[in-house]
Amino acid sequence: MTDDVKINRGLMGIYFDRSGVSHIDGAKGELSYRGYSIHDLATHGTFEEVCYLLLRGELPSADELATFDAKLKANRSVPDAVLDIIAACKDGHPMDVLRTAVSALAALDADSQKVGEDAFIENGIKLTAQVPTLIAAHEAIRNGRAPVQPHADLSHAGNWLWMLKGEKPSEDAARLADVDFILHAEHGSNASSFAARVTVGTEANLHGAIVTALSTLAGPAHGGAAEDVMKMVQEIGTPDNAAAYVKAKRKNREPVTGFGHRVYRAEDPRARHMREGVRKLGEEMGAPEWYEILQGVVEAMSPYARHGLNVNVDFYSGVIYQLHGIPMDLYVPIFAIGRMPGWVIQCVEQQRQNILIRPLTLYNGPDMRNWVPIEDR
Ligand SMILES: CC(=O)SCCNC(=O)CCNC(=O)[C@H](O)C(C)(C)COP(=O)(O)OP(=O)(O)OC[C@H]1O[C@@H](n2cnc3c(N)ncnc32)[C@H](O)[C@@H]1OP(=O)(O)O
Ligand SMILES: O=C([O-])CC(=O)C(=O)O
Repeated sequence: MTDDVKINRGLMGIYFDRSGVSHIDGAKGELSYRGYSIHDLATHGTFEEVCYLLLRGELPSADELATFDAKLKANRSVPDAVLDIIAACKDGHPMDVLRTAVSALAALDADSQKVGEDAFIENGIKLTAQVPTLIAAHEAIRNGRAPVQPHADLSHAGNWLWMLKGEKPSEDAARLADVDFILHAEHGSNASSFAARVTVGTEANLHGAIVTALSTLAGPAHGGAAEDVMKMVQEIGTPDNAAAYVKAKRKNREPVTGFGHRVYRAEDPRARHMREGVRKLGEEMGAPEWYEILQGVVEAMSPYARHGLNVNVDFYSGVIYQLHGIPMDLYVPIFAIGRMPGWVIQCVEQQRQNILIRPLTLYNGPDMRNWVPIEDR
């Protein structure tokens, strides 16, 4: 009856709104936040500066940065009641535990019910500060240790590693985590940010939208890919096996994880920085084979690059975490630490000119029919 209706499954290539936050040129493989190239931000910026840029629209002055940083630091702790909830579900996947903990924070913080731009920014800064604390607390609790208290002298990235490991990170390790967070901070209308905007479209609060975003990020087609890449690297085992692995995957028409992207047809520009991180860290730690396996996969996938199939941001990040001795199931939560400011500002943009996001599905079920009493079915 409606054969002429065009259906856009997956909303591919559909613009649903305008955004002034980040720009992706998929054909050229370029990404910028608020007009600044991701390469400049990853080379010269800090995560705190990038957060400010995303949330406020401009890079901060030294005073503005100091005030912003102090606010992040002041909000790092979480209520004991949330730690009790984390303890009660400590054996769950860290992403499920994180989502539950953010939900609990909403229920325990009356301010979470506030909506509007100022409330979203305030609650967004608070949650950005608290998310690393929740993840590190879970990691401590599930290993029978007391959570490490946040360290007021350390940066967002440095404090995250401090809470995770219980020791001060080296400058290099803290900087690598900082760059990782910058690269993951924002990416337009990706699935998790879009899902968060759908939640805000109903005039729900920010904590609820972040819970939605966390649920959506967790899947292997989105943030979960880094964990799968590490599993793939372990399965491949040695660089010599990479080509045979890719051949078998392609033969079975199965995706090679860490490759492909809805928007990029050229290489994901974020991958460059992660690739360099893996190479350098692998050499420093006497474990260059991880990098060689990854490059073996890239080489075997190179015939498909001309069809737009290239590595994405998740391809290299897992190995960096592995080299730092971070458990695999923490890779997606680490992505969430970086993505917090992106989710927050997408929610702010959505509520500024709010509109319910409610597309249509074209009905293709049975024609109208009569009710049949249960004894006649
Ligand atoms: C942070 C992030 O979210 S980045 C993405 C992380 N996810 C991954 O790395 C998982 C692996 N990649 C994928 O599953 C996909 O590339 C996605 C989900 C990221 C994007 O999917 P879509 O935009 O829907 O692309 P789609 O799945 O239609 O693929 C288009 C073509 O490329 C192929 N393709 C896409 N990704 C891959 C891959 N990783 N390996 C092999 N082939 C692939 C598809 O088979 C399809 O080929 P066909 O036209 O011959 O059928
Ligand atoms: O944009 C996307 O579809 C996925 C992605 O790379 C991200 O969220 O960083």
